[in-house]
Amino acid sequence: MSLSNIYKKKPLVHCITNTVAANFTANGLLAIGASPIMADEAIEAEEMVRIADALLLNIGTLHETTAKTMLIAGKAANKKGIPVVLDPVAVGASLYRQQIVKEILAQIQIDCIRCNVGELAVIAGVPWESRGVDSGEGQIDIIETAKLVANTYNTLVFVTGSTDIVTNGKETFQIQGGNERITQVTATGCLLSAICAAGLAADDRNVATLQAVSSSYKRAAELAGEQPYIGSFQISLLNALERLSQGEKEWTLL
Ligand SMILES: Nc1ncnc2c1ncn2[C@@H]1O[C@H](COP(=O)(O)OP(=O)(O)OP(=O)(O)O)[C@@H](O)[C@H]1O
Ligand SMILES: Cc1ncsc1CCO
Repeated sequence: MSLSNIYKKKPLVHCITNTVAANFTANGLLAIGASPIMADEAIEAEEMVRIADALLLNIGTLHETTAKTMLIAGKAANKKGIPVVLDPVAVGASLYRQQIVKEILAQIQIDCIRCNVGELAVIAGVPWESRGVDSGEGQIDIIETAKLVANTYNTLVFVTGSTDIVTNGKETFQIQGGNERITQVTATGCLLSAICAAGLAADDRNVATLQAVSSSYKRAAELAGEQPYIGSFQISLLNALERLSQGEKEWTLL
């Protein structure tokens, strides 16, 4: 699996995502050759799933209405058999988010939970000092906790950080590299979750696909380079994703 597989297959990703990430996610999916559709209205959810190759559920700016749409779309996606990715953004920030994530995990078979370590801790029910959309503070054995969550919900788990961890509960891979600058640009994790959905639609629905997505995204962050300002880093990241997807091997300064 590589980003060029997504570029060839052009999966349509139905994104129910947050208002911060929507535009960047749409551009990022286009950069890798996937097709985005942002749609969070319950009335049209089943029709959207009917045309989609993958579904993304991202709770970053959760509303009662989007929560309802997520449950309808998630069930329709399970019925159709397309991959569903959950990004539990800031799940530790409110009891409401925790309740909705619980409902999603109880009612929908999720193929991949893509989260940071703080979100992982909350889903696993282990103590953690949450800090909004950032990871926050705490000490957990990330690999064991990710495996526990994977086995509990029969899902793949992808935990991001300076080292990414992907697991199916049995096999686990650690992916290093990237560029710390990426953490200063908002919604880069949200875009990554959408790319996971595209990857799982374009290729095998397994941990090796997530390992490839992780290393490609970290490589794109490296190739985006040391930009002086975050605006240029964000654009460079999109450019790097497009060039990687097209299988470019030679790099000039972006
Ligand atoms: N310290 C770091 N050094 C290098 N890369 C990092 C570091 N922390 C995270 N990353 C990378 O940043 C990308 C996004 O992961 P991150 O953990 O920031 O997601 P997130 O918290 O869900 O992001 P967001 O909420 O902004 O969408 C991943 O590719 C991850 O590998
Ligand atoms: C800043 C922010 N707030 C809610 S979602 C989001 C995007 C990064 O997760």
